[in-house]
Amino acid sequence: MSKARTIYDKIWDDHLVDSQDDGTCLIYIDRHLVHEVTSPQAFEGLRLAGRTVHAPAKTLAVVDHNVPTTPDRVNGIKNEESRIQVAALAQNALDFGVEYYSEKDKRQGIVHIVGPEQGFTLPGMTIVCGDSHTSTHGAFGALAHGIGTSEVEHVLATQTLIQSKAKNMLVRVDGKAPEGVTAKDIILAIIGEIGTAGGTGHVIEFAGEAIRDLSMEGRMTVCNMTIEGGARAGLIAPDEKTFAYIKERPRAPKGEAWDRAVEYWKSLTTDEGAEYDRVVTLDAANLPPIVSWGSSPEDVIAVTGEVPNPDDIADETKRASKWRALKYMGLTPGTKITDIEIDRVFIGSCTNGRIEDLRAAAAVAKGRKVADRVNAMVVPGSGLVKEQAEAEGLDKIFLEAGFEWREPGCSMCLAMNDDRLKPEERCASTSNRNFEGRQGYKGRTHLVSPAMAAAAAIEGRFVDIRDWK
Ligand SMILES: CC(C)[C@H](C(=O)O)[C@@H](O)C(=O)O
Ligand code: SF4
Repeated sequence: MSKARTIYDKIWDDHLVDSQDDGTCLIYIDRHLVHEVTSPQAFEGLRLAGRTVHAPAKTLAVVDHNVPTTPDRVNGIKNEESRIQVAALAQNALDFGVEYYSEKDKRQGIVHIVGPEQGFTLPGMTIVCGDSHTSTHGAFGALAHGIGTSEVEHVLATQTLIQSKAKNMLVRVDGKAPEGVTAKDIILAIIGEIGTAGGTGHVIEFAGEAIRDLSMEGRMTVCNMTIEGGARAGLIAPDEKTFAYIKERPRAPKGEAWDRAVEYWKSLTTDEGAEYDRVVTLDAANLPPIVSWGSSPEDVIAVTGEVPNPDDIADETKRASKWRALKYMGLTPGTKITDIEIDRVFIGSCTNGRIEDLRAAAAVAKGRKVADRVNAMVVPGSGLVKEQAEAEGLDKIFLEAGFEWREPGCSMCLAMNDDRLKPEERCASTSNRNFEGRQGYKGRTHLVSPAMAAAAAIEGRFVDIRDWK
């Protein structure tokens, strides 16, 4: 009998083109997503070598990081650097015959939101993008990872990637998440538990009742942040929810091809008895809403907690680094999280910029007002998310409450455009990274769920969404 395999093993085996004795392997890549930041040199490399894109139909390009989020962007991008980068992708896509969504196309958005939306992302596929949060697509039971620019060129030219096989790790979240505890809280809790290096060298499979219970949007949130836990990729076995999400998407298989695809996708589960190199379990029932307090996604605490005291850390290097984080964040140990006042709120990003996230934030914002001290913005993850939200009247709810309602893009997740924090401004953000300067020079980021961010906008400080109003 053949060895019991994990879902990662299965997808890997199905894509293996060549394997060397030293572990160097060549795998076939089914889908390649391209954005403006990590692709210019890759296309230039092809041009210089006189090469073409091997499989243009398996490649999709979209602008997201640099595009302004104000409506006047359709009249031209003012910032020169951004304009050049966006124009370069448009030209490269045209020259190499790759489909491209510009800032004027309503299908445009953050690359990791666009792929699933279009049915470009499908279970069992290998998916790459020159972007670390490619792990998002693992929510569909795809093997999806971020690659560097030289690898982008390699994939464009050959539709293959040199890789070594990672180890298998299982993160099982048992039980039911309480009301107010979301996918974002689950993944922040996991990273808090394993640390930012916890998944190094592994592909994480997320399983357990709390993961099964999540919508596809929630599963994407979880897989999105796998990379912050150091893992190569994260994935979740596809199920009926996955198939329902994909069905009728523009690029999803149709008719008989659909039936055959679903048949195959159903085989993408971990076999009984398959072994993992590492297993971590969490109980969802015990999880609170979570707020990050430091400058790493592992610096997390329950909203009911206090800013921790780094002096309690035994390891000297770690202690020093957490003191530095607190200094950067302008916080003192023992401060109650709910006493921390905020200046800005950012609802968006590939972590939490999907329709369900906007619904959750709007449910909190409805009939309320953003606190005077706060400037809050909502940036839909894609033009289609924006359109859906507007059809549901969510834009009106946000605008009436005093939130800004923007055009889709990465926006203040990484501050490559005008959306950025001023020095020492404090932000409740639904994004995934809180590194120093991530949202603007000297800006202070607290990672939270969409509902928690919206509630913080109303109150001007963090509140426990579970017992709020
Ligand atoms: C710009 C890009 C290369 C980068 C990434 O790889 O993740 C960005 O998307 C980010 O979130 O920091
Ligand atoms: S939204 Fe943020 S994390 Fe996602 S791709 Fe854009 S910059 Fe990276």
